[in-house]
Amino acid sequence: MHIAVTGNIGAGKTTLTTMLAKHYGWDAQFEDVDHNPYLEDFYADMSKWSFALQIYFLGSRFRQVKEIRESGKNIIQDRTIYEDAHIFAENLNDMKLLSDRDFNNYISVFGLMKSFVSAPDLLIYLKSDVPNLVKKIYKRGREYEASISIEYLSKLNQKYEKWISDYTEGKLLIIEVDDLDFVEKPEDFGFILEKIEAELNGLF
Ligand SMILES: Nc1ncnc2c1ncn2[C@@H]1O[C@H](COP(=O)(O)OP(=O)(O)O)[C@@H](O)[C@H]1O
Ligand SMILES: Nc1ncnc2c1ncn2[C@H]1C[C@H](O)[C@@H](COP(=O)(O)O)O1
Repeated sequence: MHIAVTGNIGAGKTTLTTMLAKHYGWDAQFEDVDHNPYLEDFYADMSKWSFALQIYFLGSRFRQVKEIRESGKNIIQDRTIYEDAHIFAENLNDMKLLSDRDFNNYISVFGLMKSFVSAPDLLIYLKSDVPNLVKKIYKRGREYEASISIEYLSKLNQKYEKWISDYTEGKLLIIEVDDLDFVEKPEDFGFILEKIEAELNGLF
């Protein structure tokens, strides 16, 4: 079984991934954030570091795809490789922070990798509006994320909405998280578990 949690920056992916892995006793795969050699520089100068960061995330995410294929274990994954290309890289190109030449080069490598990627059995999209994302990013308190603009988050949210509305690769569960506090309220976490189990009925 492979479940992936998807959503904008601050939506609650890492928190929910951790809680689900603990609840079901599954392995969790997290994004390479704390030891990422480019992320802090990227937020200080997006145009300069966008290509290096995209290549880094692509490599790191592909390593995870390989592990999922080879491990045979039940895995819950915090963000997918699709988001790097269809959300982040595309948005940086739209914002002219990643040149057409670098974007085309990136997409050609991504295209080769994509043939090795299997969609998750279930994709869980955590949908959140921009003011709530801002609050949660602030609550998390990573210093280098203080420069993230409302414009950047809004554009990413638009990309997420479009990508999710076109997503046909597998089962999809959309959870509107703004009125849920699955961290503090066990009933809200229970609500999410019920939804997941209804989607996976027969696969458990
Ligand atoms: N539903 C929620 N209710 C309350 N706080 C939340 C919720 N989801 C996430 N948080 C808090 O918001 C912050 C960002 O969450 P995180 O899981 O790191 O987001 P992501 O991995 O999507 O960027 C964390 O401090 C987390 O505790
Ligand atoms: N592909 C990416 N391009 C740019 N930035 C990215 C990419 N993938 C993740 N990120 C950033 C966004 C956040 O600052 C951190 C961690 O992501 P989060 O959504 O908070 O788990 O990495």
